[in-house]
Amino acid sequence: MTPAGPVLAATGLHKTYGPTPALADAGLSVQPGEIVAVMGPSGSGKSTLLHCLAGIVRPDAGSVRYGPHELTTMTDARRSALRRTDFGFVFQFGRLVPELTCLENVALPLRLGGLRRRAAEDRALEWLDRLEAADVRGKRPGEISGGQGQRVAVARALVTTPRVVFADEPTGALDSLNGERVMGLLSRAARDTRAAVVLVTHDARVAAYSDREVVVRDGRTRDLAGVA
Ligand SMILES: Nc1ncnc2c1ncn2[C@@H]1O[C@H](COP(=O)(O)OP(=O)(O)OP(=O)(O)O)[C@@H](O)[C@H]1O
Repeated sequence: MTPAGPVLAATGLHKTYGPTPALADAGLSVQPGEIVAVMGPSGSGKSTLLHCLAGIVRPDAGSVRYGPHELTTMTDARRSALRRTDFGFVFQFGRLVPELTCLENVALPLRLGGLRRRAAEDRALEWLDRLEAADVRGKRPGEISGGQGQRVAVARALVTTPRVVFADEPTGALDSLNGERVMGLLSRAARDTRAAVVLVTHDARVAAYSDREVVVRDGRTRDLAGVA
């Protein structure tokens, strides 16, 4: 069988914020279905790398290839559209829409993609169920726990069956038990759907769910020996 090649491949990334260098020749490749943990000290450039890979931040130099697409030269409108259809996002604090119920939150990306309400909510409920959060479907984010909120956020990130999920400290605000539960469910769901995951974390227990660890130090990436 021919190897499919990376779903995402970044090389030679440089990014400076005013006088502050955030990335200095960083790179990262991710295979379909692979979970890569990005680790490193505070301020080393992990989030900037994730934002460049996801097409949120445009690097000053370097390349980010997503399949046949070069993200760094794409228009903002095309990158936004691609993010909505092909990428999923999980942040440290769920960033759910407070006015919507959990079910409506998970259905939202499908609704924005044009799916009718009933079909979107049916699929959203399946994903809440997979994330063991169906019981909070009628509640608003202010009425649920942090762990429940992150499971809802993972359901929302995966409901569109993205090719790549970007997770920035997804368990950073949770205790270790809830963190492990979220990571167990996220990694299982990603493997089931063959989504690649780029996971920024400080926590070795979280990184243990990955196939490979990459360390960022002073804006440079270094691969640790992984399973691959
Ligand atoms: N929007 C911004 N404006 C100015 N400087 C920024 C911005 N974003 C990041 N930086 C700077 O770029 C460097 C890398 O930041 P980044 O957030 O990527 O690091 P990080 O490894 O994710 O840190 P942490 O683990 O603390 O979240 C830091 O020096 C940071 O202060």
